[in-house]
Amino acid sequence: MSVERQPLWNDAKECSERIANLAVTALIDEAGLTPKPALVDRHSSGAHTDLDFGLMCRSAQVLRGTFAQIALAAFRQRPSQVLRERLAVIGRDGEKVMMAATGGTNTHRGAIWALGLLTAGAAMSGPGTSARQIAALAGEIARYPDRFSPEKRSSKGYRVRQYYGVPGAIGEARQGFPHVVDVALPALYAARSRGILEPFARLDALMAIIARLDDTCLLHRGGAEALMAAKDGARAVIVAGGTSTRSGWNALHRLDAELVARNASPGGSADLLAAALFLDSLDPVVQRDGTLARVIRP
Ligand SMILES: CC(C)(COP(=O)(O)OP(=O)(O)OC[C@H]1O[C@@H](n2cnc3c(N)ncnc32)[C@H](O)[C@@H]1O)[C@@H](O)C(=O)NCCC(=O)NCCS
Ligand SMILES: Nc1ncnc2c1ncn2[C@@H]1O[C@H](COP(=O)(O)OP(=O)(O)OP(=O)(O)O)[C@@H](O)[C@H]1O
Repeated sequence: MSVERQPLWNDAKECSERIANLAVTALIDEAGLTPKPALVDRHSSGAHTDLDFGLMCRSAQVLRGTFAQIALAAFRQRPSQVLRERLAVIGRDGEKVMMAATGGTNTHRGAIWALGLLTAGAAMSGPGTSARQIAALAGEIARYPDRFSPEKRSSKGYRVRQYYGVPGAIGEARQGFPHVVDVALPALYAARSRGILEPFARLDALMAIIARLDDTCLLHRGGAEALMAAKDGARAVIVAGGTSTRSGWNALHRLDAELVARNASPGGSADLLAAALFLDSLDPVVQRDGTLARVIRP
């Protein structure tokens, strides 16, 4: 791990390339994190018959251009209605690119949304901007109305939001990604500060998200019972001491079995873990002399 004091990028092109690489890396790191409950990982497709790790990686790679375009459009801009609409066009094109690359399977719709907005927030920011500030900028963009959105009433997320009255992916973004900045990142940092190895720290961050998020993927596939089973199961892992302990590890496997049996999967939580990993890879640290620098993790 090295610390650098210079800005991470000097111009729009460098910014867009660097941010897009970090976004793709975050997606691949999330998909590769193993074992995750009912989600696609290196060893299993979880509750997803139409997905596997190779497909998730190919999907992440083809989205590099989407994230680069978003970063380029947002570079040193301020949130505005015009920017919101430009990003919506790029984001929707990204969904088409994803669908073309996967033969019509939804690998990353929620992730394009969350990471797309955070990519934009990062490209707007100067060096030393915190994860929370970047997420707040992303939230500000998301709060502008998407005036040219095609009719979304048919989306699973829309139906679930209406039926259960939960904020879903759109609400999470508009609130400035609270499950990323107030839940996932603190859990990740707390685990690291206890000396927990990185994969377990990331799994602990995922457990923290699942324990609290009203994930519309879980609600859509398994209803309120599946959401409650996921939250209870993730809490059991945390109470047992986290995924790095033997009893936490066993509780994680019980959660996986429980969700797979219900054919339900916490896809939104996985998206928010990827979002946290992305922000973590950009996160500034306060130096002993009080200046801000950025940590680049290998
Ligand atoms: C906002 C999106 C995800 C649509 O959301 P909608 O709730 O209608 O549902 P849909 O079922 O299509 O997808 C929701 C996905 O979000 C994720 N998710 C589920 N619950 C949550 C949650 N609580 N928080 C965050 N993400 C969640 C899951 O991966 C899920 O699959 C998106 O498709 C969209 O409208 N994009 C428009 C393009 C755009 O404006 N892009 C901006 C820049 S990228
Ligand atoms: N590792 C992962 N495994 C599975 N899903 C993930 C993973 N990472 C992120 N996701 C998110 O989960 C969503 C896919 O979930 P799901 O398959 O339930 O959605 P769907 O295709 O809308 O629904 P269904 O499969 O029930 O028709 C994607 O939008 C994606 O962003």
